[in-house]
Amino acid sequence: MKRVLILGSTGSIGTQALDVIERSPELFEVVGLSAGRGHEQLIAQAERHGVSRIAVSDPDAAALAAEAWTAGDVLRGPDGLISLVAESQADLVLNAIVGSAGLGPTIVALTEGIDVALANKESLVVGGELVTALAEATGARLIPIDSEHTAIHHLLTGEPPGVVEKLIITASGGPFRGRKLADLNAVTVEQALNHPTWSMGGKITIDSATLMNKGLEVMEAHHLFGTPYDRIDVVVHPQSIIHALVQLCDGSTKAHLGYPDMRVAIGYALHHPDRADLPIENLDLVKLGKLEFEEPDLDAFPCLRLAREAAVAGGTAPCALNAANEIAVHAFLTGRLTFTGIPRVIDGVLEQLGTRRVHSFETLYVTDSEARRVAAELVETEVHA
Ligand SMILES: NC(=O)C1=CN([C@@H]2O[C@H](COP(=O)(O)OP(=O)(O)OC[C@H]3O[C@@H](n4cnc5c(N)ncnc54)[C@H](OP(=O)(O)O)[C@@H]3O)[C@@H](O)[C@H]2O)C=CC1
Ligand SMILES: CC(=O)[C@@H](O)[C@H](O)COP(=O)(O)O
Ligand SMILES: [Mn+2]
Repeated sequence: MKRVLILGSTGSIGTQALDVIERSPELFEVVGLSAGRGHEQLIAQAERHGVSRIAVSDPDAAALAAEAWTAGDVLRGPDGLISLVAESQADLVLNAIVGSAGLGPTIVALTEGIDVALANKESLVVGGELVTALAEATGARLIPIDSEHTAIHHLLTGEPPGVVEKLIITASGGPFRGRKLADLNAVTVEQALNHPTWSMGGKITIDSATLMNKGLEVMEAHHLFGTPYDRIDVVVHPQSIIHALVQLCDGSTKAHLGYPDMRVAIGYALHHPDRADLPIENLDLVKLGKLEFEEPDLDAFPCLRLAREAAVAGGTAPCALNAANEIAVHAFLTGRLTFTGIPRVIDGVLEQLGTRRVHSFETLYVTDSEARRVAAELVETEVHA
């Protein structure tokens, strides 16, 4: 039995992970679950999966959970989440928390030598060098749960080192593909949340609409596969059938295909190195007919350019970019910032903070809070402009 701890179990990836696990009860034991605020759903999950330890990060929600649920332990706040990981004795931590709040749990799991199935791409964007060095030092594995990175993981398995010429990550282009920057100012939250091919949580859906998601994924690929930035391309592919391609030194190109369903990536990470048996439709190429590809439009979607610039600048710049993005996306989702205000806020934060060397995780926590403060000020400026 694999002992699995699921962080962010109430979200889009977390609930699908529980669905995948439930299909193979003989293979998995769920040893803990966590949520940000959704304590009622979390308690229902704990009861269904026979879990006796849960963590709730929001202190008020945690207090409500402790009152409502006496059948097990409720660990409270961000420190409770850390204890849940550190004391879990899990074989695998599946991190499906959204945002840089996921970095701490990733660090603790790797420090304990526990393998991490990583949906929380922000862990690698913010702390890529330190996180991968930690995994190397303790021997814990990082198994991606992101459709493109799962695809690359598949494609590179069995390939010797040094043979990759290019990684190519596909992007759906989001709901505003084909529009110009001037047409994007007045788009609504509802329109931005209407992703053409995937059903996901709110934050990543907005990142897909701005193309920031691809910027974060370029960094994620760089850290996971050790590929330099000038060898990672992004191609818009509106059908989301090809998730990624790798080009090798002998002229061959390998692609990974499948209908857009995250249970494939989740099943791969949970069952690795074995295979999950999932009720997912086989691809029908004739029914699909044709697949399309185009260049990303970096004028209409400057977030991808900003992310690449921060990636190449290195140091604290990706951490600042990520924090600014989280603040700006939250402001957009709550109706306080326009869609085109998102890249302006991020650009302003990067201008003000520049980049510094990362000495330790502490540097990242300081940068994260500085960038959040500056981003919040810039959102206010946008609101009053
Ligand atoms: N959804 C998808 O298909 C994909 C997602 N990813 C990545 O996976 C991660 C999760 O995405 P997704 O499932 O869509 O997100 P959701 O918003 O659906 O779920 C996020 C989860 O994190 C919890 N959470 C939120 N804030 C905090 C916090 N501050 N501290 C602790 N827990 C918190 C939420 O709890 P609650 O809601 O109870 O507050 C919820 O359980 C993201 O990094 C995303 O980029 C990657 C590829 C695809
Ligand atoms: C499902 C998944 O992996 C997402 O990260 C997906 O890539 C989002 O779609 P976009 O290609 O529009 O960013
Ligand atoms: Mn992805």
